[in-house]
Amino acid sequence: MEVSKESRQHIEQLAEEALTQLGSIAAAAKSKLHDGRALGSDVMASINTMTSGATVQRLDQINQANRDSYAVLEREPAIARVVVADEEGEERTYYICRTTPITGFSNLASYRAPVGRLASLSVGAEFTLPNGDIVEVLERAQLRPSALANGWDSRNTVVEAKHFGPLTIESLRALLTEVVGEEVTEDLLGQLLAEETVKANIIDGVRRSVITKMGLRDQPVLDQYQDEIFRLPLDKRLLILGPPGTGKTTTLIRRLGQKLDTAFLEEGEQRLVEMVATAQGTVHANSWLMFTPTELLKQYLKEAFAREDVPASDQRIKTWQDYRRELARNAFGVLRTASGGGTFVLKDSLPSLSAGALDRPIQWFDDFNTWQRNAYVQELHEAANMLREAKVPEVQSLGERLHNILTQAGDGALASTFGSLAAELPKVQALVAGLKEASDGKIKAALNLQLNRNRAFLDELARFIDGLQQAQTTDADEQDELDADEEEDTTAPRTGRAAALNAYMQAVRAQARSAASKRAVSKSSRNGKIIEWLAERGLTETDRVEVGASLLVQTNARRFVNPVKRYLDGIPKRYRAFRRERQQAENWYHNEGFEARDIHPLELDIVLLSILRAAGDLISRPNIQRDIDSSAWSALQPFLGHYRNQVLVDEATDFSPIQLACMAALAHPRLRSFFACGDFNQRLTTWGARSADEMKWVFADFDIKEITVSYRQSKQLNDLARAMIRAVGGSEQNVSLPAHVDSGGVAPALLEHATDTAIVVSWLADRIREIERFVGQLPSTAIFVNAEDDVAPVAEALNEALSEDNNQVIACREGQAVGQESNVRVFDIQHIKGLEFEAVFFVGIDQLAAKHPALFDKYLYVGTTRAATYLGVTCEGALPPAIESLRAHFGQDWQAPASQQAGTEQ
Ligand SMILES: Nc1ncnc2c1ncn2[C@@H]1O[C@H](COP(=O)(O)OP(=O)(O)OP(=O)(O)O)[C@@H](O)[C@H]1O
Repeated sequence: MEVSKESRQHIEQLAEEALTQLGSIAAAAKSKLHDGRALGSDVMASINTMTSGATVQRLDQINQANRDSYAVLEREPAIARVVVADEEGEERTYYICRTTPITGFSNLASYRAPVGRLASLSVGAEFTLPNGDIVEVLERAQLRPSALANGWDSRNTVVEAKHFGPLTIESLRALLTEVVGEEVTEDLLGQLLAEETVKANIIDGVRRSVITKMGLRDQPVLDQYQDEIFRLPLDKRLLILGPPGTGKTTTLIRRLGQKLDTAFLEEGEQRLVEMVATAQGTVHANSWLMFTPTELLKQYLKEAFAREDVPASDQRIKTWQDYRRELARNAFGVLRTASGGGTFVLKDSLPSLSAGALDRPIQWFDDFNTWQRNAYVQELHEAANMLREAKVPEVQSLGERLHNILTQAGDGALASTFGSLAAELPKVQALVAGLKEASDGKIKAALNLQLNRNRAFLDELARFIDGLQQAQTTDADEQDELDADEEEDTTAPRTGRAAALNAYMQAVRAQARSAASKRAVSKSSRNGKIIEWLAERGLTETDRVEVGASLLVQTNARRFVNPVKRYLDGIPKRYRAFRRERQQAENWYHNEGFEARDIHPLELDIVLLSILRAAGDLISRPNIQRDIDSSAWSALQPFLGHYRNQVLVDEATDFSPIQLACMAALAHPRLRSFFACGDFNQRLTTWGARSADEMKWVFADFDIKEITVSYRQSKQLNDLARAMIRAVGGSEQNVSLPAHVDSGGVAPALLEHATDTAIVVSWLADRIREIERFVGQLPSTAIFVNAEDDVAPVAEALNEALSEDNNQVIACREGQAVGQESNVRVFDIQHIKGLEFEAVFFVGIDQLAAKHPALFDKYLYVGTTRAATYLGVTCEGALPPAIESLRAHFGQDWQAPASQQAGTEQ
């Protein structure tokens, strides 16, 4: 385009200055990087004796961080140039870089620093500098530095000033060479040609760039709304909502990058982070966890994390499915393991849940959680009462005191009950230890008697136990199991004499308890079998009653030895009891059709949340935190290891409120840093969160922010997406296209009545060729099919059809993306959440309704909004009735003139 002479001169000066600056920064970074001198041993030589290992380690970290940022600056010296004026009219130019700036450039600032926000503000905006000065943005250029053999250039620089722009300058360097060229060119032809290149180099507005590979695009500078969210303090519960392509994930990753860099945390935050680090021995940079709905999204984001200098290992980015299992199996003992322990077996399609549980998960959870707490408190009350009724006065008075503590505490005030019980702990412990010693003595005396009569007694018992059926050894009577739990040594030997001794003690105890409580031991249980085998070789009848009474006191007193642990560890078993009770009323659960030991994943969420919240409620109290090492609270310690300084969730609406609350409960209680993003219209699970109210249940102070500028899609595809929401009755959202961006594209293409795969494939191949012709290269392209089984056949057939053009099609089985090279990929629709492609083909959308009746509209919406510019849709029959009204949006192909294509010059 033509620009005024004045503007032109201005841009040329800008280009000259910017390129010089890029060169100097890069050179400085390079020399720092290669001069090898680092902060460290030499600096500290004089104070050598006082240098602690920690200090050296700290310096090593700083050195590494410095080297990393020099390396970034050498490649990319700056990402923006901003000119501001203060209130006196004094102008100042800032260069903004992605990383930590290098010394010696006073006007170079990190985007992560508060001043970095200047890069996101539009011209005319006011900004208060950290020193309190108020400045106005006069001019802004977004740079994309590129090192050439003969110096620096910046490609597609977007420049905006008060009196012109925004303009896109294809090459700043060309701008300068042209200046020279004009002076020296004498011939007219040369001049004419030069004029034309000048015009072509400057473009009005901002161009959309073509997505050329699979992976989240780099967006070094956010827009001002995204930027504001990205900078919000660490200690926040934030949820970004926004339609597809508004940059929610982009903002999330940028924010994580910034918040992991302690240099850019606020002072108070730095102190907190340091405190948590010393208390727990964690490193802030590693203390984060992000949840994504699919493995594929995780892979898709890997490079974006790398750009933020965040090593995104598999330990940090998880699907809930994997993490849930890990927590439930390895951390909290909810799921059974081969080595014993654990209550349940996880079954993905267990038919346990009724519609009520699926529709009202929050009420379901509340019902269980209240029930289990009451059950626990009830258990304590009963135990205290039993002690009050004991014969021994010492026990009675203890029972009395415990009873008073329990009655004084109001309902729901478990923390204070635990606090008061803590004071009684030593007495309870002493009592239990004394009683146990006496009762064990009695039992061992009886055993010795047997051994004196028959030295092989234990070996015979061991053989008998080995012969017992596995089922009998695991499916013990539930009451036995509960009582035995506390006596059994967790490292109990499993074989040989030691195991036999253990079994003997357990069986004899069970028998004694049964004598005292007049409750029979189940004959089919393991203990029952052993008792039968022992016959008269246990305790005498009188001893049984006496030992039994002592054991009952012990059992009841033990409830108060480590009440916190008992409370937390008992949750899975309480869940089983709760489920059994509710099953009878057909409340939340089906009455039958599944085993008591099996559990559905959504049920497991309920159990986990109950555990995590119970522990979290206690740990978040300052007095408990202070005393966490004392025996009263030590059961909470393992939970500390699961806390993370930051918890993030992408595509939050795919997770149920219960799952989100579990993730929220993993955020360290001192920092409470939680960041999620999502879009209710894109919910691809039947259990996913449906409303802001459900989100507010997760955190009452959840700060919900909306972003509305849709960057991904062309105008045509945006219009289609909005019409689709209207057609399928989704919740309408504010959405706008970015200003000054040429968002014009092409209409989506539709093929109906394509009954034969061959027809579909040849249509796809034609469209793909059209795209390649328009764009000049084949951009990132995806084909979505309805089922895993269709992935390979479609990929193969299309490969064949495209082989002439040497384009390779890759089948991404089970949502695995392989390699970066190929540009056409075939996916099963269920894996495509959160991704973006320049071109998307959606095969057989009319069949989708049959496959996913409950989520048909959501899949359609998420699928079609993955496309930036080209969207092709095929139907075996006709467009499904729900979106029939959208037919007018579609064309048949893209044989339109190239000038209409996005990304090409106007
Ligand atoms: N400020 C911005 N300026 C220009 N492009 C942007 C900006 N923010 C994001 N984008 C681009 O918009 C596209 C979509 O971004 P992103 O995937 O983060 O959106 P999203 O809201 O998470 O989408 P979805 O809801 O579909 O998951 C990306 O190509 C990204 O680079």
